[in-house]
Amino acid sequence: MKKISIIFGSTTGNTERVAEIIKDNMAECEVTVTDVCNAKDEMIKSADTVLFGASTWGYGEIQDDFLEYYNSMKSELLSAKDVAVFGCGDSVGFSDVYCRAVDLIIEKASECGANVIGEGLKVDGDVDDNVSKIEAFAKELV
Ligand SMILES: Cc1cc2nc3c(=O)[nH]c(=O)nc-3n(C[C@H](O)[C@H](O)[C@H](O)COP(=O)(O)O)c2cc1C
Repeated sequence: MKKISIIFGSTTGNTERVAEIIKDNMAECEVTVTDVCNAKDEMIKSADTVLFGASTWGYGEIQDDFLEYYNSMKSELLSAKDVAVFGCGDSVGFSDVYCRAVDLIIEKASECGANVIGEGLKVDGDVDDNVSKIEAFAKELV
């Protein structure tokens, strides 16, 4: 059974909700969802595919909890690992830096030698309006 580890940073719960919807759409995989504050190296080591999720705050900045993790991301752990990235943002209020956290994490994971899958999932505004997009993202990864 394919092992998937989802690690998210979320301030108001939107990215957490996306993580749960992804999990619910990965039937026949062993999926764990972990707040980045509780992330352990073992969660990466033991997974076939790792999903990182973070919202964007400030002006194009990575969500606070995830930022700390981002700064510690290293190739020893991520080299050759299959990684996909998702996150929430607001394209109306922040068109120039919409979901920039997703782009930054993809860039960092690539620098660490990860095999980044796809362009990342950007969830705009209300999570409820994006459920089918989230489901499609999840199903493509299994
Ligand atoms: C003060 C503030 C700053 C924000 N900055 C950005 C931003 O730079 N880019 C973006 O795409 N969304 C931005 N957003 C929108 C949030 O990313 C969005 O509300 C998201 O759903 C929050 O997800 P979370 O609950 O998982 O933290 C901002 C929202 C607030 C309130």
